[in-house]
Amino acid sequence: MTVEPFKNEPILLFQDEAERKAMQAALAEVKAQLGRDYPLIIGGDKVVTGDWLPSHDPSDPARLVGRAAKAGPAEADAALEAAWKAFETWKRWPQEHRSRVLWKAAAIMRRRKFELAAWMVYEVGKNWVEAIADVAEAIDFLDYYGRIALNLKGPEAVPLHPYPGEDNEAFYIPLGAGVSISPWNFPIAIFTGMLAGPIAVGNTVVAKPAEDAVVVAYKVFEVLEEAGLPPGVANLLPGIGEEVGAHLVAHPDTRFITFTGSLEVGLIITETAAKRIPNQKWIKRVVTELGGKDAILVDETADLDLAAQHIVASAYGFSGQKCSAASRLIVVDKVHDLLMEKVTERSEKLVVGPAEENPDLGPVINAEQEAKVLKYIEIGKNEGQLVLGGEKLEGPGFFIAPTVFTGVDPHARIAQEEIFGPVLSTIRVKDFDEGLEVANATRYGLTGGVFSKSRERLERARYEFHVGNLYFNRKITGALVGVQPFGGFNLSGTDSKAGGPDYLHHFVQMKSVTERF
Ligand SMILES: NC(=O)c1ccc[n+]([C@@H]2O[C@H](COP(=O)([O-])OP(=O)(O)OC[C@H]3O[C@@H](n4cnc5c(N)ncnc54)[C@H](O)[C@@H]3O)[C@@H](O)[C@H]2O)c1
Ligand SMILES: N[C@@H](CCC=O)C(=O)O
Repeated sequence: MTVEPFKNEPILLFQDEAERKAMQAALAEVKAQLGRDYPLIIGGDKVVTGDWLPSHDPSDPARLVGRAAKAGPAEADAALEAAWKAFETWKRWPQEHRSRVLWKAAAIMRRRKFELAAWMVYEVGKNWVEAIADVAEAIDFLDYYGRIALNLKGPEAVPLHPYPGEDNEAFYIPLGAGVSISPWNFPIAIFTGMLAGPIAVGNTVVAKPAEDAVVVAYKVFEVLEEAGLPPGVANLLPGIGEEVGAHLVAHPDTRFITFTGSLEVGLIITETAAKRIPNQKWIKRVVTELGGKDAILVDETADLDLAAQHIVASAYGFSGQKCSAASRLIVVDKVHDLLMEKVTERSEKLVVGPAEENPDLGPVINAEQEAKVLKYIEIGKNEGQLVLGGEKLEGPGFFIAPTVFTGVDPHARIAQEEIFGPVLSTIRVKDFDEGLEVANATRYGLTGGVFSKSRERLERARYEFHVGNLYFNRKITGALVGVQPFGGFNLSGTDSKAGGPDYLHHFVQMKSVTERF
């Protein structure tokens, strides 16, 4: 088998007329399909329950994107049973055959790239660039995990020291049937990656998508089905997190859980999964990728124009609804005022509006999130100076103006709690040393950035800025599969490093076999 080296799917910026036309056509095609119903998928069967989860467009909440059948405990039990049944055969597939299914799925996604992006524009309010980048990342996960799974194949993947008189070998085997619980903010990329990883190495999965992204999840399953993934290897189970999600986590038949979402839910899952239930034969493997309170530190040597451009991209891309988003800006006193002028000047030019019009910022995801962000803005008014935004904008959608606070204390709530919206809290520090201390003074540790021309400071930050993904002199969002393995320290999760060379190790166990001759 000839396997070409992995290459990232190109990111489109829609500067080209042909790309813009393709996206407009895809939006029109998808718009004509809004409002349909989608079943659960259990063991390859399409199942409806009589109960529905509606999904609305956050740019225009009156618009129904679609309804997904809502799963309950009975469907969760059936899905786990189907996953274990499929495991018996899927685990025996040669690795090359499993990888080919992933590559085929990548090829299908590539062909459906604009259409899949258009679904995200309507379902979660991504602008075109963010939406197409999300599909590109999903394609990368499929292509990349299919390739690195080959490195875990057979005893040759585990070099051992020879021992006289004995034949020793060790090899990786899959864990079994597990559960993948995903967030809405990267509804194709993260959803696909969390399925593709475990499946690549022979496990089977029950996927519980986020309530706000159920239609897009179904679209991913269409791709997997067309790619020839056998029934039951992946099962689709939309439902309420606290109900069906919690049921799956606590289930004795769940072998592993891969979760991406908030810190609060991640901790509940970790705790629940740690309790052994009667008849449970294993210690559940739990992988969590959680929130962040990510900081960019700018010192007096930095290129301030470059810094301002990347701060704005990091803080407001997808309206700040990324775990990697810059939500704290830490600036050395000497350049604070000048930098803030540049940041606010750029931020106030950003266009906020319906995602289908490809604005700089679309809406936040739902009414609850809008209320949460506005609540934090009110808190911020007592914790710092509001220098830009701070309000809900006109329109039916959940639109919030890019917001900047200055003069924020490092321990203030808006400097410590994840807001997940277009809100930037600026902290003034006397020098780089204090800045580094402030940067690390959070319970999270996901992404971080430094803008500086000092080699000595960058090298210090390389080891002392305690985050899983650190960036120098560029934005702190947009990690690329195979290039920047992604995952955080501290309460940002188990540092699983999605899109990294070790990721698949979370979903295998090693068996050692010795024969004495
Ligand atoms: N570290 C990362 O890689 C990463 C990536 C994306 C998002 N995130 C984080 O995700 C959060 C935003 O996503 P969200 O709002 O969908 O998060 P969330 O925690 O509210 O929900 C995530 C998923 O968990 C489910 N869920 C909720 N309660 C549950 C329970 N008790 N048991 C089992 N499942 C349950 C939800 O239905 C959803 O599918 C932010 O905190 C963001 O930082 C982290
Ligand atoms: N991996 C994405 C963030 C995912 C979390 O929301 C990035 O690097 O920006």
